[in-house]
Amino acid sequence: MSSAPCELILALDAPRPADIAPALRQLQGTVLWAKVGLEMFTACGPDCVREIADLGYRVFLDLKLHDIPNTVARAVTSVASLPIGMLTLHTSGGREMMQWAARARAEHAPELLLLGVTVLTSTSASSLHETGVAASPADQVRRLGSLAVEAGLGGLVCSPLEIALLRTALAPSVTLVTPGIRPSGTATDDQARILTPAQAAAAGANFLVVGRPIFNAPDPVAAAKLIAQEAAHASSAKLSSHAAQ
Ligand SMILES: O=C(O)c1cc(=O)[nH]c(=O)n1[C@@H]1O[C@H](COP(=O)(O)O)[C@@H](O)[C@H]1O
Repeated sequence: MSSAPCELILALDAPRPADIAPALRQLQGTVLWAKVGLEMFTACGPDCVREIADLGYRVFLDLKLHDIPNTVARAVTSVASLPIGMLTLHTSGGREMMQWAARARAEHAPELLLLGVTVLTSTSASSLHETGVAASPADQVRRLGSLAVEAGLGGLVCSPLEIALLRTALAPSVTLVTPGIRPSGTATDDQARILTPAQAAAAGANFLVVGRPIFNAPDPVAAAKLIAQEAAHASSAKLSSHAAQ
């Protein structure tokens, strides 16, 4: 497994950076990564990405691309000029779509980490079955994760419940990013497959993506620092126990 401690990614689920400006300013330097998702990107586009990068954050652009191979490859090429470090696409788009995306990345953005979204953390076993998938979420994540890595993606987005199985199934170099993080006592919201920050980090996640438990907290800066510390401690404890064996 990776020897770096697990890190926090702030999910900036707001229309504009200005809407969360105090927290963004106060967390500069403490949290390194921020995720621009569909809400912010559809409201203010590439300018928001530049604005967040100018604040000193490394940007994870979460567009969850899912289309025919040519369209996805061209979208990867389009965002290659932006200051981003990670980009998402849906693994359910299939092998060819992911291969085209991986080739576009190699040609236009070799430093960019392409992350394949497996089964969304809001999807329960019954809602997965309703879509015609007979497999359990865990089996479907294993299948899609292996396909994504074979197709040339460098990392995956999965629920914390599948981190341990992916760590066993895949090479240690594969980056595992997990949303569906809920500190004990916080609201589940629309998430279905969740664990606490410490549990996800101990399972071997590289990055935790957290939004509402931070931005809906009475003190978002304190909440983010607590989650980041909890994750870093749990992953350091795991790394030291591995080193001692
Ligand atoms: O790709 C993602 O980041 C993602 C994948 C997934 O399966 N589940 C998931 O919640 N996310 C994102 O992670 C964030 C989670 O936000 P909170 O539930 O508020 O912590 C949101 O921005 C989601 O878009």
